[in-house]
Amino acid sequence: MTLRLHNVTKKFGSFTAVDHLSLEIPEKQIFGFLGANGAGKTTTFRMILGLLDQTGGTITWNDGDIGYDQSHLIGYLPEERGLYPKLKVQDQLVYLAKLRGMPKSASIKELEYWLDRFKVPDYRNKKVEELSKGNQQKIQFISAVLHKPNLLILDEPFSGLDPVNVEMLKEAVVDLKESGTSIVFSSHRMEHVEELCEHLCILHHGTPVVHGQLKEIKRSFGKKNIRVHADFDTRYLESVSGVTKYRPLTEGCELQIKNEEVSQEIFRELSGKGFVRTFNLEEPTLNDIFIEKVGASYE
Ligand SMILES: Nc1ncnc2c1ncn2[C@@H]1O[C@H](COP(=O)(O)OP(=O)(O)OP(=O)(O)O)[C@@H](O)[C@H]1O
Repeated sequence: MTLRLHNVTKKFGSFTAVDHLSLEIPEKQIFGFLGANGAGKTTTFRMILGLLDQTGGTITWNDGDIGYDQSHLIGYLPEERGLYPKLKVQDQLVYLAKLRGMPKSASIKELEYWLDRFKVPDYRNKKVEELSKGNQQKIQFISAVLHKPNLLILDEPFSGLDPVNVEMLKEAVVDLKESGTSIVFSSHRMEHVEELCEHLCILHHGTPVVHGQLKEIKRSFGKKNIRVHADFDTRYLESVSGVTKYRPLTEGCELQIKNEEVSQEIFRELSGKGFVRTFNLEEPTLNDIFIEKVGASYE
């Protein structure tokens, strides 16, 4: 069930929010959707879900149309959380699952599983407004997955959660993938994307500037990082040809180099100068790639 976007464009008046976006989102994987504020991520999600019509281009799922009619196969965690504050958790989640074709007894069983898993079994009969923001988010996540969708779209699923809940949600996302769910999520946190996604896309002004397999993206980026832990001042490395960035550390430094060959020169420069505790040649981080392609950092 591959999700395909072909030349998808969305205009709001004369403003182009998404510009000829072509993407292939492989099934049963976790796909990361990155981009600065306003890059077009939520707009793209809304078009996939059929909540917005695209101005041009096609969106297909398993070579057929996708949208409102498939809502029983799709789960969506919207960026602006949308539960009814006055309703009890069980009442509204069971109702929403029913709208997506799930019988009441099955959805109650599933809800119990998720509330236990998220360590909030006693929230079943609480009104949403009685819960903290982070816990409301867990309930909203449950609402997106309760009906066991094949495709799960998560808009900023980890924002506003404490580290324990982030871990809990990440584990749930990985387990869902392993049980065959295709997942697309947007995030401003590069480390979450690096950890979870095999494929990703970085959007910039509605256009993909990076798209593909994470491993391949890193490999083809060329630039690499070196981390040196040494007992002497390493600042002189800043002026070695091929060093594109230098960052001092408490004992040593971090360098960005133009390509892997430069590492040999750095190694030569270090030898004989003193005691080098560690010398690590590392892949670029997603943050390095994002900064280069989009010209800004989240952090
Ligand atoms: N209904 C609308 N009418 C007019 N402009 C809109 C509308 N919805 C979105 N936009 C504009 O489209 C652009 C893309 O917005 P979108 O919400 O898709 O970005 P995003 O990547 O999800 O951003 P964020 O990371 O801040 O959530 C923005 O410039 C936004 O102002």
